[in-house]
Amino acid sequence: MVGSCRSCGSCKQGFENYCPQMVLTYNSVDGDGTMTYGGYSDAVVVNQDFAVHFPESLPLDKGAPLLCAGITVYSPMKHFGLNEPGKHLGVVGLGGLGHVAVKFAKAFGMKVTEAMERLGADAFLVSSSMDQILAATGTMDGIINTVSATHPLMPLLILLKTHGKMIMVGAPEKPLEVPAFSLILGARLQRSSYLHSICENHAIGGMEDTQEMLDFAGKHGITADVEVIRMDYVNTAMERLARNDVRYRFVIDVANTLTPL
Ligand SMILES: NC(=O)C1=CN([C@@H]2O[C@H](COP(=O)(O)OP(=O)(O)OC[C@H]3O[C@@H](n4cnc5c(N)ncnc54)[C@H](OP(=O)(O)O)[C@@H]3O)[C@@H](O)[C@H]2O)C=CC1
Ligand SMILES: O=C/C=C/c1ccc(O)c(O)c1
Repeated sequence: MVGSCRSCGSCKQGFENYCPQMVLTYNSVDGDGTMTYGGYSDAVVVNQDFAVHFPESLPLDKGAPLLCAGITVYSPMKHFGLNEPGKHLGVVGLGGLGHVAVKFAKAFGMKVTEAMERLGADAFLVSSSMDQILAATGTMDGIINTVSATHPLMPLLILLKTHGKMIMVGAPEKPLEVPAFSLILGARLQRSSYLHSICENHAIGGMEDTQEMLDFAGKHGITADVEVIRMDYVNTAMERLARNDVRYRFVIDVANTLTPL
């Protein structure tokens, strides 16, 4: 983000991301009525309260996605207590957000279950396999749900321990359905922790958390897996994005694009 009112309750508590006047870095209306264009801008002037120090140890290309994907998973992990060594975290959706969630969780010393062992998780679970879901029922302290499409929540909720939390950071376009009757019935599903868990949602993170996340990433060598492209590749990149053909972020090398061919 590049702006907020800086005087409301959310801002005063370091949650500028929940300020009603929050201005997103891109595709947002700024205080002067102009649009924000983020990295596509010719030049950016930003209030010092919304500037962060980028650690020297982080490469710019692999570090840049942390300013969205990184903070969006780091902040809820911190605020919902899902950053404690030994706790078991499930990461659902192994895309731009999910793959850095796995890296942060491992750096926190957590046990992680996800869908790609290459990233260093401890276990692998196919959420469409009911046998695997049942075998892992009640084992997780928390789940970071990054899935971008509508999907069934019940198979994920039953993975949680009592009072476990599933944090929704994914933003499917269509509404998610919550089968309330099956939440109410059934010994395990009666517990309000499940009902509570589905109410937890999170959007990006505040400025203090963003700086803390970058410093943590710099210290632990956490970066995103990226494919660096030139600006003139962007249409092809969009086609590949639509086919989900990138692991996990395209980063446009603007400076290199601006040099003569
Ligand atoms: N809360 C916030 O502040 C923010 C939210 N977001 C939102 O988070 C979501 C994830 O973003 P990002 O990681 O960049 O997206 P990606 O496209 O990189 O990853 C999405 C993930 O969702 C999985 N997925 C898609 N459809 C399904 C499905 N039907 N069932 C199970 N898994 C599925 C994909 O799996 P596969 O690879 O197997 O297809 C992929 O792992 C988006 O909705 C985005 O808008 C993003 C930034 C900030
Ligand atoms: O409140 C901030 C939301 C940010 C956000 C949500 C979804 C998405 O795909 C983003 O890139 C950012």
